Amino acid sequence: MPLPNDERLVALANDILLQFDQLFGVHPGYRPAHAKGLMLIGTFTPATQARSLTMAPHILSASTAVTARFSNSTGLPEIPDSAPESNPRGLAIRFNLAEHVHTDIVSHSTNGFPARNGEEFLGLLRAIAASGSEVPSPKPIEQFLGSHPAALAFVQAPKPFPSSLASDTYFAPSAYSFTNDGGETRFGRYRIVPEEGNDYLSDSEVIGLAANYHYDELAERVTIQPIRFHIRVQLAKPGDITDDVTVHWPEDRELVDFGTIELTEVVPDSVVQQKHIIFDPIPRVEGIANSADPLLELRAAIYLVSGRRRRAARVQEQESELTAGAV
Ligand code: HEM
Repeated sequence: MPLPNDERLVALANDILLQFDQLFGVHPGYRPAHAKGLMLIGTFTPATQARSLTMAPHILSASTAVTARFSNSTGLPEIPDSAPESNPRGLAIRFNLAEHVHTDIVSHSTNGFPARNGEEFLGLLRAIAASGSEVPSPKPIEQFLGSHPAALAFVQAPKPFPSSLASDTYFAPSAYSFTNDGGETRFGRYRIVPEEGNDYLSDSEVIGLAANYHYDELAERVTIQPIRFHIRVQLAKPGDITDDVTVHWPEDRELVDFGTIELTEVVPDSVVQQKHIIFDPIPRVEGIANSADPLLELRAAIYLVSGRRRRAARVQEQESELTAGAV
């Protein structure tokens, strides 16, 4: 994926990355957001119904290999799974269409997002950074949330701890436009629903969790049976807002079955592979395209800049390993 020519966008992407570095510290080789994670591989099988929605290649193929990365929020690679800041959890899915050809879905476990564009998100991060325990009320973050109702709603939305990362629902709040082979276009939002249903822990169960509970559980679970999620697309009706992640559509909107992912094993060198892979919120395939949501181009730029930084750190790490080996 290319870095956009829009200098203003790239500058904003860099400002946001700096702000993440300030909030969580720099951890070379790790993501500045969703740093802790685990990658699994498996297969995607499209639903027949999905052909009415899109002519995307993974819908036309009988099955497609997938790579999925589960993650905790924050840029802290060692964040304990019981920390409230580890929610919402992330799930990024890559559909491997051919060698070096792929398309991704990037989702998280809260429906929505606190900011509708990058400037607003940067304002939120700056307000958090300026609101240390020594700062008197009203702190910048209190002022920000007081003047941004959508951010307040996101912060206050329940973010329960799943009993397993395989038993939570994940949402991609940006809308995309889906076009079928008859040239019909509809806007929709992905949601990724666990086959076995949602299941959450009580507060007392969370207190006793081991630091790596969710990832150990996932790794153990997948050796016993495949992990299945159903991908659905919530369809917009005419008049629904399709360029603003902070606006929810009514829950009675139709859900179309897109397909099923079946994850069968942890990537053997998951730690290294996570450093290499760069997910892209822009679909870049026939049959699925961006909406006018301003977050999409920005996130694509940030994930790329950040991913290049992570890969460079990995190269340095390898060089140090070689040097140490030669001594
Ligand atoms: C202004 C908006 C946003 C900004 C600035 C932002 C920033 C970031 C950054 C810097 C990363 C690390 C990228 C990397 O190095 O790979 C990241 C990853 C991630 N973000 Fe966002 N994000 C935004 C919106 C969202 C939204 C709306 C979602 C919800 C779906 C989301 C979910 C994720 C997930 C799941 C990851 C981890 C992806 C992976 O496993 O590689 N982000 N985000």
